Amino acid sequence: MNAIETHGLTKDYGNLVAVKDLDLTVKPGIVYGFLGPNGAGKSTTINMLMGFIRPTAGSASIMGLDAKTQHLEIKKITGYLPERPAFYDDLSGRGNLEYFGRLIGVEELDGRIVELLKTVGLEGRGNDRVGTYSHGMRQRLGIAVALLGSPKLLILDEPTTGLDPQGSHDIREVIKKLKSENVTIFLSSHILHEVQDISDVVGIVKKGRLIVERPIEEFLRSTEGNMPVIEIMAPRFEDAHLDLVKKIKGVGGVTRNNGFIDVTVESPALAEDINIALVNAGCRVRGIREKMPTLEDAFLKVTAEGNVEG
Ligand SMILES: Nc1ncnc2c1ncn2[C@@H]1O[C@H](COP(=O)(O)OP(=O)(O)OP(=O)(O)O)[C@@H](O)[C@H]1O
Repeated sequence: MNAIETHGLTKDYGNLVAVKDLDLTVKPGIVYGFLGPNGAGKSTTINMLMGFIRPTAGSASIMGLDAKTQHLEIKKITGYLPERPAFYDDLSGRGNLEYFGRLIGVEELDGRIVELLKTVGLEGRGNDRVGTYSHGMRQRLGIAVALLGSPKLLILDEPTTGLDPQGSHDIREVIKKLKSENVTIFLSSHILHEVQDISDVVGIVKKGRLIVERPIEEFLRSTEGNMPVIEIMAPRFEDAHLDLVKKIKGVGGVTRNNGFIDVTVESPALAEDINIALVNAGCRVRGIREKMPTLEDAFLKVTAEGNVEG
């Protein structure tokens, strides 16, 4: 059973089409990076998944539960961090967790709160009023609230926006840990290097439509256009070495690039053959690896005008 599935999901606001014919498939246990330019329809999609707003057309299911009719059951198994989490500012972090935990009937709540404050790095500040928290601390508390019910699915709407580097890093580590515990993470974010670091699959929406849904490495390679590129670091790389690499079967082209040698290849597995050939020819190879385009490059390429798939 898929963690999230939508079919023809659509939301209109009068003449404005916020989400159009969206078919999403989120397999269980993965981190799914949900991307798109401002106003593309990400929050609207999440609001429909959580049952906060009703679709104009189409359907959405979470762990097999229908988002229109079973949203109470969905809320029990889904942790949700909104873009701007709301708290009771006069209560402490712990007090807020107690309140939200009782609301959803969390068992052994005291122990769970201690554990969660530690998970999100707020253990020293749990007794302070939330009104005194920084933006980053509120985000951390928001994640703790989302995790209260030990969810199977976690939906995070821009969890690290406005966080300092340590804060973003900590949240990424929490996400990685949850993934290792088989929690599915659906992550909407504009911070593409983070998404690249933690996601297995990316879905990209533009003007309400899904234009890409692919495993991230496959997506990055596809936007390179043609062939994978191997990057070699070899300070004394001579023209004779260049000719040698060119002759290897499966090599497309060899170019010097800012002190590195870029080799286009049919398959990244050719890195080993290239390495052996160079070492046998007396060329000292300091490093050799597949050069991956960044998610930012790939994102900008596909979201540029006129690039709608399917
Ligand atoms: N309640 C509403 N009434 C009218 N239009 C709305 C409403 N909510 C969203 N929209 C419009 O729907 C479109 C999609 O908005 P949405 O907030 O889903 O985008 P987003 O991808 O989450 O954007 P961002 O990255 O800026 O958060 C936008 O054009 C927005 O103005």
